[in-house]
Amino acid sequence: MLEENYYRLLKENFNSKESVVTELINLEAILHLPKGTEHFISDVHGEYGAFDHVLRNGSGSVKEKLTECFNKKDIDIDDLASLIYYPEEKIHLEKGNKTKEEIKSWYAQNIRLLITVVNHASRKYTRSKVHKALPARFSYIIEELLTEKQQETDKQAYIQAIIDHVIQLNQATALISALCYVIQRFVVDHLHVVGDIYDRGPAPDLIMERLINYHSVDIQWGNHDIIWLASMAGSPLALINVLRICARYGNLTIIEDRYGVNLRPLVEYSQKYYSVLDKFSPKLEDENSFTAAEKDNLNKIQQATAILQFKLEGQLIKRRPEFLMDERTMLDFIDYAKKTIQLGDKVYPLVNFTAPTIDPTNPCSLTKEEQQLIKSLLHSFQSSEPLKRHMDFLMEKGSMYLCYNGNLLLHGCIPLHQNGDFKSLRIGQKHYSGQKLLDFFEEQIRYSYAHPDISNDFLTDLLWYLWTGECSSLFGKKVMATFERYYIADKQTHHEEKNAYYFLRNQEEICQEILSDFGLPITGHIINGHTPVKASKGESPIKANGRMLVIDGGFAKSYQKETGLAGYTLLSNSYGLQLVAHQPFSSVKASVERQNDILSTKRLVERVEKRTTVSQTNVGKKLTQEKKVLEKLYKNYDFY
Ligand SMILES: O=P(O)(O)OC[C@H]1O[C@](O)(COP(=O)(O)O)[C@@H](O)[C@@H]1O
Ligand SMILES: [Mn+2]
Repeated sequence: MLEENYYRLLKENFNSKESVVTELINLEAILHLPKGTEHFISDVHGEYGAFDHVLRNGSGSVKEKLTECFNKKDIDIDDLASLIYYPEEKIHLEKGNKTKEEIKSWYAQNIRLLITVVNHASRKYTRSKVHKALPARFSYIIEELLTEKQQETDKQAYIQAIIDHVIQLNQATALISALCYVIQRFVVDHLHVVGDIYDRGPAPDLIMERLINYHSVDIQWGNHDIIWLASMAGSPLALINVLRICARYGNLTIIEDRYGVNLRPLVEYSQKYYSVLDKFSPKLEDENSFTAAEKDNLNKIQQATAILQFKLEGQLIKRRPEFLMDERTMLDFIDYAKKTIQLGDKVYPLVNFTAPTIDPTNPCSLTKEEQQLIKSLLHSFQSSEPLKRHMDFLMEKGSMYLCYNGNLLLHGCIPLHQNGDFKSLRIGQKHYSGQKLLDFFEEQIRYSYAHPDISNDFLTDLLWYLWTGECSSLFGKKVMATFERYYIADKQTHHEEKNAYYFLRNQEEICQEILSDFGLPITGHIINGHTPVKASKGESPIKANGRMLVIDGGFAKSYQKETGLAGYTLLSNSYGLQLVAHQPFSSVKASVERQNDILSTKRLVERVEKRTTVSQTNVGKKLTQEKKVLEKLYKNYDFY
């Protein structure tokens, strides 16, 4: 009965048997097309300019299409590429350098070239998909131009007439831009962002906007994304961490101006209790863009939030013994008279440690003023409408991990023991490890996010655990040594021991065991972000005989010294997998004027013997199901 109703409803969408046949043919056609290109990017860390550039050039996919279409001797590929990446800026530049007549012929010539590229880049798609991707304003013209073969001489005049007309009507620049964006759209079919959109860089909000407007995307949450989500879900401790990191990197404007959170009370509180210390100088991409007063302000806020963080951590750790973090209630181990701290059996002097609001008899307690402050900050953060929109999107498109086309995508790690066994987290009477651990985390995140008014329940605390807990798949280290790095001179205490996963992941069998645990074929790949690949020290992003690919995009400017590169992205198309190494991005201006692409070198990871078709993909499996349903509808059409 239920099934009958389902088919009856379905029939309403297909008002004749012929329309069912048409759809079946359409689906069959799609299944036989080559699989679309997937683009993997990770650890973008607020670097909008570089991220946007990599989306515009498709990690080199646009240039690849150009070299397939044209002979390098006839066409200046770099010049055409820079037009496709930044049409408005490039057109503006050309207009400034050319006479009226010259610019007209430049328009005509480039419209023709771009049409050739659109034709080539859309070969993998059905006509209906191409149609849907075209901007409504120009879809008719572009379709006319696409269907006509430019080479056929009798059609030449017709095409020329269309192009001339477009130029006469002053529509050339708009059409050129539209064509360029269509090319960008076609070279990549789907984007995966493997975590850490937020923190360190200046514009995570612009990245979120770009993703919201992107045609097809999924996100695997990173540890830095989770503290923003946790803050929206009501965790004061996560919020204090977010604010501390923003102060450290000079990014409080994101919170204050762009997300409209009121930081006035925090500024006043920090001014009242703290004075400038060198250790807390903000790490800035551009020192000149801040006044001395602004830098001092950031300095004091970083100190204030650090102390608030350690107070709240102490409280949380004590109410959650199951997190096994007793060794991290740092403020309890301090001898306040001597200004020393005892960690294990060692005592260290404290440096840069000023904590005017700590009561040594109850060091983790907040003063009344602090309670009020945190309440108001959390309220303001949670009330930000643009921020809520971005966090909702992160929830909607995001997950702890993703199994996609035989690969496992995750930001951090699968916690392992030294011997390769899965490490488990015990909560109550239950143990969770491997895929079950990540599923458990995800379920709790969704529940907590849906209940933002509750601030100190287990689930909200668990969200913070994901930021820094030993068994968190997003973090993957034993401890986060923030306290030691700020206040203890002995560098040995700064070390953050990595989970065994990070050396075991070099072994193919380990990767295959993980893939199997997630129900994936052992021929799949694990695609990881989180740890910068130190290319300059000879580290390879391809590990475990190609089963493990580490694509930390390395966009964060402050980490580029360490990696010696901007980082890596990955492309998966119908021919196989390609890893792309990027040089640092300078500016849009340099890209347009000097055609400075981020130089990208590609490395083939794997090439398949036969081109992969849509039928072999996740999407293909769904379409095959749809086909079965429609076949049934067709057979019993008159009955329903
Ligand atoms: O470079 P900073 O700002 O001191 O941050 C260091 C902290 O960042 C972390 O590496 C986490 O951030 P990542 O996910 O980017 O690695 C911590 O383990 C470490 O304590
Ligand atoms: Mn990370």
